[in-house]
Amino acid sequence: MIEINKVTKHFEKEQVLDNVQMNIQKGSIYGLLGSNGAGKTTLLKIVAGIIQQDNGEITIEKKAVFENISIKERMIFIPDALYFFSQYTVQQMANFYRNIYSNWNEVRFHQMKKLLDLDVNSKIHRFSKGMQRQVAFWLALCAMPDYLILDEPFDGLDPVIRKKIKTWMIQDVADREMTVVISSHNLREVEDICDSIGILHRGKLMLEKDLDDLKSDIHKVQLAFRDNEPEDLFEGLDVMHSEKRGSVSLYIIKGDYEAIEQIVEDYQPVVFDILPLTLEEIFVYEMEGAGYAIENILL
Ligand SMILES: Nc1ncnc2c1ncn2[C@@H]1O[C@H](COP(=O)(O)OP(=O)(O)OP(=O)(O)O)[C@@H](O)[C@H]1O
Repeated sequence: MIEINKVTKHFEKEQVLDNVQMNIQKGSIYGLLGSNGAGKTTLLKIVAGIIQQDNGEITIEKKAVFENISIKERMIFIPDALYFFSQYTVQQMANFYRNIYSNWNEVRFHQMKKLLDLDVNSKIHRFSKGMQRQVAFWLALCAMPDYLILDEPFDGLDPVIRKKIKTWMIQDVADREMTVVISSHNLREVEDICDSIGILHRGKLMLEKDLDDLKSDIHKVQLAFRDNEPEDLFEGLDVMHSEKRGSVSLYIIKGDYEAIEQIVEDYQPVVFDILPLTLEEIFVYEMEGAGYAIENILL
């Protein structure tokens, strides 16, 4: 388990992380979401032990991460800007990884070589951006990490390779309880593979939840009445957003499905639908609630 306890970080005078508290369960895939500049990369670098927090604690299996070689041997961080030694071929880079990571899996290296179809004797810096990302995943998954930390991981990969890599990754989570933390703006992808999510905004954790619980706790309600809509219909419930589309009213409400149903049915509406929200919609309404204009969000 990765425990992040009241972590703060400043860069000069700017507070980039503010008392962040998160728990990432072993064997889960955790999606770290947030606006641009929210502090996601900074937090991932602290989790990976690359930079150190100013205050608070980050522990993995109850041990501090920074300068902890035994944890780092079992962890791989794939940053958004990849780095390989210049002039190294894939094979040379694999040899380097083999020496560092004691769980290196040579059989898997050869299996993945057949499926990725990249020349191991080519210099990595001559590969395209997407091919370099394939190499990063290839090496990372052969190192058999217990913790895989990914910053915008799938950018630049074509859909076929993307699917293959996700399948391998999910397999490792299922087979040997690898823990994955992914920062991404691609909410559809996060929705597909993550078990829980945390949303950061301006350095603060706004929300952390199991994805299934999150989706069952927030609803889109569409309503129309023959006559005027009753006033203060959802008074007492947590209405995150409401708007009128012609004769139909749309509400985004946090709360119990049954509580919403009970209130509405008494008024016998002519249109009444309760629909689930996509993660993209949940993110937008949560951010709107935090005062972040929807048009600023890059989805
Ligand atoms: N090395 C650094 N020195 C100074 N400021 C930094 C440094 N790294 C990050 N920052 C600042 O910290 C804030 C958070 O940056 P970070 O890269 O963690 O955000 P992010 O959530 O990953 O953003 P994005 O989604 O845009 O990639 C930004 O204001 C950024 O300018």
